[in-house]
Amino acid sequence: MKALTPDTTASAALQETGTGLELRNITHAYGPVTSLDDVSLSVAPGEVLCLLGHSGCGKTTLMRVAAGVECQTSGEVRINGRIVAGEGGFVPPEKRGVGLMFQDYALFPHMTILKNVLFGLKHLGRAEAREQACAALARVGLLDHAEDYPHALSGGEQQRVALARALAPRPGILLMDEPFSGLDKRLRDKVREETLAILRESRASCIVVTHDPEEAMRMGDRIALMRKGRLVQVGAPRDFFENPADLAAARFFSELNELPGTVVEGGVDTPIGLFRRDIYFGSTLEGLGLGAPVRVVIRPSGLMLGRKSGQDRFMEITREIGQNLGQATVMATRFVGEMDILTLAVEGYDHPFHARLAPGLGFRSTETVSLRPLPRETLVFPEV
Ligand SMILES: Nc1ncnc2c1ncn2[C@@H]1O[C@H](COP(=O)(O)OP(=O)(O)OP(=O)(O)O)[C@@H](O)[C@H]1O
Repeated sequence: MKALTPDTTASAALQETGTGLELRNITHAYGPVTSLDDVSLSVAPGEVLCLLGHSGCGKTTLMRVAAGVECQTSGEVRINGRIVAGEGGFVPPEKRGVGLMFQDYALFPHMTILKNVLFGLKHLGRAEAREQACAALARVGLLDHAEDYPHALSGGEQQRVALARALAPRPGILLMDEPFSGLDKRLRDKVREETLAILRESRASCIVVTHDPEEAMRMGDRIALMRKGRLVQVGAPRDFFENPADLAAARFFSELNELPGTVVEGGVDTPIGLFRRDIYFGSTLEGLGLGAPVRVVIRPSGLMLGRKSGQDRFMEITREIGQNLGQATVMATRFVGEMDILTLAVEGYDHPFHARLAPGLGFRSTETVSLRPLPRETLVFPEV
């Protein structure tokens, strides 16, 4: 429904300041396979941009082009306003001032932590290199481990050493490809938070590649979503939640309950009833003629349930919001800590729905409930 979002925000910042990383109309192919198709993206100093997309969509290739280890077939790369790859010339990777922290960028096992960090500082004199390496290790809280070998450190600590190594030369641009992929969830959350604080301090323009939408939401000032070598949407995390560019983008960010529908005078007709235009869709139905096939999607967190009796608190909270649309039978309830996940058999529709509710509301299997989708968690897209 929404037009593709050009990357205007950071571009504007770049034009004003002439600093940061800018990728203009980058196209790249591996033989007959087009891996990047006219990608334009920019990252301002101090900004963290998360590059998100399914496996094989071109994320790593874009980072490699930015770093200079891969050459685009057309388009240009600029750093601080200067062309580093394109018609105006080519600056080799080591002269671009780009720090890399790639998935497979493991530490050298036979070198101490300090020597690992010193590795990227060969261009400096001994004393200066040591000072800078120690400062980088202190920043990630590992100066005490300078003389240890990597095997003596935990996975999270090793990751922080890799970050120190990437940051030690004080790069203006930092490219991180799945930097937390080897860590379990708890450690990942911790290292990610620490990394983010360090990135803020460094003021580098930073791209972080991930295929995890939650990670992108947590880390990115902006997110760039890629699909099949193209940029689908660039924007703040909230934009992706409120205005995903298309159905696939919405599906990427959360599980959805989906309903086929048809645009009619008053809204959208679906197997569970009429979603009123004024309550649910506002202007988003503009441009879709009467009779147009659409897909209505409801996030599980936005599907409220009502009991038949009007006495309980839950109904009171939601009475003013949305419409009651259809009925369902609770098939299963699953307690997952901070929420309950309910599976629902919807009357008149043969696909089960899921609802995520605050725990303790006491819905039981076989109970009949009314369905009340919240407008802010209900979206509509043209059927493709
Ligand atoms: N060296 C190569 N030779 C040929 N094709 C390649 C090569 N590297 C990548 N490709 C192809 O280019 C496309 C983009 O790959 P890329 O590694 O950039 O994707 P990605 O989004 O980083 O994937 P992942 O998340 O799995 O790392 C894919 O179709 C991939 O198969």
